[in-house]
Amino acid sequence: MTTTSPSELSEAYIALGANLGDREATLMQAISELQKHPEIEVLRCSNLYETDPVGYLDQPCFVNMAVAVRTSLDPEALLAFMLDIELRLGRERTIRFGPRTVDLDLLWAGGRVLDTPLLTLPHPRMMERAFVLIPLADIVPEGEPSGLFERIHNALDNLDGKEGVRFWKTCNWHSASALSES
Ligand SMILES: Nc1ncnc2c1ncn2[C@@H]1O[C@H](COP(=O)(O)O)[C@@H](O)[C@H]1O
Ligand SMILES: Nc1nc2c(c(=O)[nH]1)N=C(COP(=O)(O)OP(=O)(O)O)CN2
Repeated sequence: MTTTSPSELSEAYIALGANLGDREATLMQAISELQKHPEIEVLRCSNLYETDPVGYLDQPCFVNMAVAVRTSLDPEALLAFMLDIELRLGRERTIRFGPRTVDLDLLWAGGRVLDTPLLTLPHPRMMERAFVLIPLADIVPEGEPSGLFERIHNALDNLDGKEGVRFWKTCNWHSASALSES
């Protein structure tokens, strides 16, 4: 059983990145695919940032962003759906940290801590990545009940690499999805 009762609906945060093909279109498509799931509601989208590659340098710049979702799926089922979206949008796994049409990482799910062969929560590298934290800071409200706001802002205070993350554009997902449905 992959669902929880309605009273256990929780907010989760997902990082998205793309550096092959039409990066913005693919990111908007990924968000639309999330929203199409009957147990996922996309609540907020960050701005889009163009970012220098980290980890494997010989590849194009990424566009990175983050979304907040409300879901009754458990984190494993949410991740499985995210990996399926990646596959449908042409993700191929060749080089570690290498180029991809789209990447979806589950960052945070109500402060839950998990370490299974398939899923680690919080995402183990999120607090050291400016390309994750800067978009995430756009959409995590002060007072977020599991303490994520303070964690992000403490990490950002001491983080290297922020100059490699440049505001690119605002997210037009709502207007883009309204247009594609009309
Ligand atoms: N928190 C996580 N978010 C995404 N993927 C995760 C997480 N914890 C473990 N994984 C596993 O990592 C790979 C996907 O790696 P990417 O290169 O980031 O796509 C997948 O096997 C997940 O089960
Ligand atoms: N600017 C930028 N650089 C990156 C990006 C990214 O989104 N933006 N993703 C990476 C992470 O790759 P991967 O998801 O394969 O690794 P992970 O399992 O550590 O998240 C590696 N480097």
